[in-house]
Amino acid sequence: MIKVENLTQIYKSGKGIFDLNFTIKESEVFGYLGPNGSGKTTTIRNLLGFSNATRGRATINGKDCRSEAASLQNYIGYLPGEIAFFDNMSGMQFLKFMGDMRKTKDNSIRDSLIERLDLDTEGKIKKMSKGMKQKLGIITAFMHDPAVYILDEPTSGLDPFMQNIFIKMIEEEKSRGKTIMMSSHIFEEVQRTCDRAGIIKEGRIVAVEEIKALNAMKKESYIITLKDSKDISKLSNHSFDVKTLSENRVEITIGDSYKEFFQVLSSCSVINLDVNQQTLEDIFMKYYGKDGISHE
Ligand SMILES: Nc1ncnc2c1ncn2[C@@H]1O[C@H](COP(=O)(O)OP(=O)(O)OP(=O)(O)O)[C@@H](O)[C@H]1O
Repeated sequence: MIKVENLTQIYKSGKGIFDLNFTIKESEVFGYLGPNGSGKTTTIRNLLGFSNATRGRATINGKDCRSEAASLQNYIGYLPGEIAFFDNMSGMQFLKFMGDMRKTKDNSIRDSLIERLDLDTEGKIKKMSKGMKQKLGIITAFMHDPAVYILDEPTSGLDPFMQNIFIKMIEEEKSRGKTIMMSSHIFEEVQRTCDRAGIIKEGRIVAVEEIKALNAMKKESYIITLKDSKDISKLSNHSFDVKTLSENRVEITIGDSYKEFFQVLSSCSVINLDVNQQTLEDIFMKYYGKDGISHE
């Protein structure tokens, strides 16, 4: 549905995006992760046809994002990272203006979203908080029932309750066959909603992975505090990965060797045992390292 081929945009500073290649299938939710300044917004602006790429191209449903941007407009629900609205309009005036531009006849989705996100649309936009503006942006992106969503940091400014509502909205749209690309800094959000994630660092894609595969890579480790530091050698004599944290504390990763682990453990004097579940972020960092090279 979304195809990015050798997409490159180099700013005068030399920064930008370089030879990006990835595809997003129909009805897939794709997370686009990367640190500040890594090129997420530059990529998204190219998908919306706002920028002239230095080379390469992007297409949505077979249409060129730059030359056929106008005909893609109603097909896409776009939430920008920084929302610039018409400050003097009220929320409802802005939503009506957007509806007129798109020639939307049925306002039922708009009205149910206002209710669901609990947004007061009567006040002027310039007096709205960051979270309220973000809600207004989400309603604008969703209200015309687009086939493709491109969302730049969608939960930024939302409180945890609203973040959960937003995640439910994404799940519902996915089940209706919509294609969704969302950029994020937040691994947990991507883990909860996305089928795959692409990681961009310094303008280059360093990884595209299935979230399921990454979840399967998650390992549990155990932090063990021992009464007698001599017991460390007992634990080290096995196939476990043992990291000494202090004189009498170790972190052990055991894979699936539970039986062996508990047998050895029963011969040690254990004062305390904590379970440490790796997060998706830990996996990415371990798997790709700071330099973006796979260390697997
Ligand atoms: N209009 C521009 N002119 C020159 N350089 C730019 C422009 N827009 C972005 N850049 C630079 O290109 C790089 C990528 O920026 P981009 O905004 O795409 O990153 P990002 O991943 O969206 O960051 P953030 O998470 O902070 O929003 C940065 O080094 C940024 O300074």
